[in-house]
Amino acid sequence: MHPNDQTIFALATGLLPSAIAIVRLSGSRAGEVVTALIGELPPPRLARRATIRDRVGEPIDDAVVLWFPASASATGEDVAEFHIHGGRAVLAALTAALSSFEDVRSAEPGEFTRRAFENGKLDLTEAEGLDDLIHADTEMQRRQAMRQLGGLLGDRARRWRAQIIEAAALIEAGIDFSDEGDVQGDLMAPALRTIAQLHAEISDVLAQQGRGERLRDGLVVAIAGAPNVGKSTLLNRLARREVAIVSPYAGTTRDVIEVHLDLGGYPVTLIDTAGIRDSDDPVEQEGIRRARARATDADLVLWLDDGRDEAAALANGTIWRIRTKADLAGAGASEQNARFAISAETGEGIGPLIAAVQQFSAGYFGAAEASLITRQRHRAMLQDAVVMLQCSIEPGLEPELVAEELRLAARTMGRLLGRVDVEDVLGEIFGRFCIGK
Ligand SMILES: Nc1nc2c(c(=O)[nH]1)N(C=O)[C@@H](CNc1ccc(C(=O)N[C@@H](CCC(=O)O)C(=O)O)cc1)CN2
Ligand SMILES: Nc1nc2c(ncn2[C@@H]2O[C@H](COP(=O)(O)OP(=O)(O)OP(=O)(O)O)[C@@H](O)[C@H]2O)c(=O)[nH]1
Repeated sequence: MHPNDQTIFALATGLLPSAIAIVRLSGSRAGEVVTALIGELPPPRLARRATIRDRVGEPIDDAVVLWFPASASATGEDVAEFHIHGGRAVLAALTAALSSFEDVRSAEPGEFTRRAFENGKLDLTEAEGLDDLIHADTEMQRRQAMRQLGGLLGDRARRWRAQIIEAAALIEAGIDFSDEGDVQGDLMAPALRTIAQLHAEISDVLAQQGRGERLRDGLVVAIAGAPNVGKSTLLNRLARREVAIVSPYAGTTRDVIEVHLDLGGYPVTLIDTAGIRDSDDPVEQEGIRRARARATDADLVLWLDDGRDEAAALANGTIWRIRTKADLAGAGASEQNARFAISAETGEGIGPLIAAVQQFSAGYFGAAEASLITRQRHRAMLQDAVVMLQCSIEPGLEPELVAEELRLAARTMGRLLGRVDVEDVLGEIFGRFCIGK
C-alpha cells in the first residue's frame, strides 16, 4: 500500500509524563483498529470510556475514545482519538499495539495537516496559519494566526483568482467572436477594468510594509554600548521584571545573548551585545562581527552610556540613548542627550523604559492588525501576480497575450492557495510541523 494510503498515528499532545495524552489515528483502517482495541466502534463524535486491550486481551489502559467517521473529521479521513493516561509505558504499549496492524504506521511531522489539506479541509494559507497558531507565543501572534487560519488571506486569494479567471474567459470569448464586429471590444473593456482594479487592490495589500511577517519573528531590540556600562545587568533586570520571558537562550556564540519577551502581547527579541569589544581571538572576532550585524539590523537600539561615552552608536534603526548607573554621582555632558536615565542596580527608570519599548512595538505592529501577508512566500506570490496583471493591461496588447498573462496570474494565485504545482513548497511547509499535527 502507498504510504499516503496507510493509516497513520501519532501522539498529538506534549511531553510525557502528563495527566492525559492524546493519540490520533487517521486513515481507512482506523475503524477496524478501534474495534479490535476496544471491542466496539463508539457512536460518532461522542466521548466513550473504554478499556484498551492488546492483541491477547491484556488491558493497556482505561481510556476515553473518540470516533470521527470520514469525511466529518479534522483530516477528512476516518479518525479516532485515544485519550490515554500520559505515562511513557502506556504510550509505548499503545504504540506497539497500533503498529501491529498491517498498513498502520506512525505519522511524519505535519502529516495529519497535510492530509487535511489534500482532502480540501484547509488551503495552504490556512495550514500555515495553523502552524503559526501552534507556535504563537504572544497574544498578537495568536490573533494573527487565527485570522490566517480563518481564511483572511485564503478567501481573498480565492476571490482574486475567480475574478482573474472570469476576466480571462471574457477576453477569450472576445477572441472567438473577433470576426463579429464590436463584440470583442465590448467584452474586453470591462475585463480590463476589473483587472486594473484587482491590480490596485493587490498592490495595496503589498504596500503593507511587511509588519505581518515581522509579527511572526518579533521586533529586534539590541542593547549596545561601551564595555562595562551595564548592558548585561539591564538585560537581566528586564528579563526579571514586568515582562514575561518566552524563551531565554544563549545565541550561537557566547557573545550574543537573546531573550524572547512578551511585551503586552507583542513579541520582542532582546539581544545583549555585551561581546562588542576588540579582540585578537578569531572565534571571538566572529562573535563580535555577528553581534555588530544584529545590532545594526535591530529595529531599536538601546544605547547605554554611563556618562563617559562620547561616540555615536552603530545602527540603521531607531536609537535611544540611555544614561545608566543613574544612582552614581557625576553625570557628564552626555546626560542632556539621554532619553532615559536608569539604574539597573536600584531599578530606577526601568518601568518607564519597559513602557516605552512596549509603546514602540505597539506602534510598529499596529499596522499588522490589517495585514493579510504573514510570510515571505505570500509576498513573493502576490508580487508575481501583480507583475502579470500589470503586463496584461499594457495598452495595445494582443487579446491572446492578455488572456495568457491572466492565466499565469490565476495560476500564481492557485500556488498561493496550494492548488497547483507546489510539491516542493508542501514538503517545506509541512515538514516543519510538529509530529501529531
Ligand atoms: N481532541 C481534539 N481537540 C482538538 C482537535 C482535534 O483534532 N482533537 N483539533 C485538531 O485539529 C483542533 C480543533 N479542530 C478541529 C477541526 C475540525 C474537526 C472536524 O471534525 N471537522 C469536520 C466536522 C466539522 C463539524 O461538524 O464542525 C469537518 O471539517 O468536516 C475537528 C476538530 C483543536 N482541538
Ligand atoms: N552602581 C551601579 N552599577 C551598575 C549598574 N548597572 C551595572 N552596574 C555595574 O557595572 C558593572 C558592569 O555591568 P555589566 O552589566 O556587566 O556591563 P556590560 O555593559 O554588560 O559589560 P561588558 O560585558 O563588559 O560589555 C558591574 O559591576 C555591574 O554591577 C547600575 O545601575 N548602578
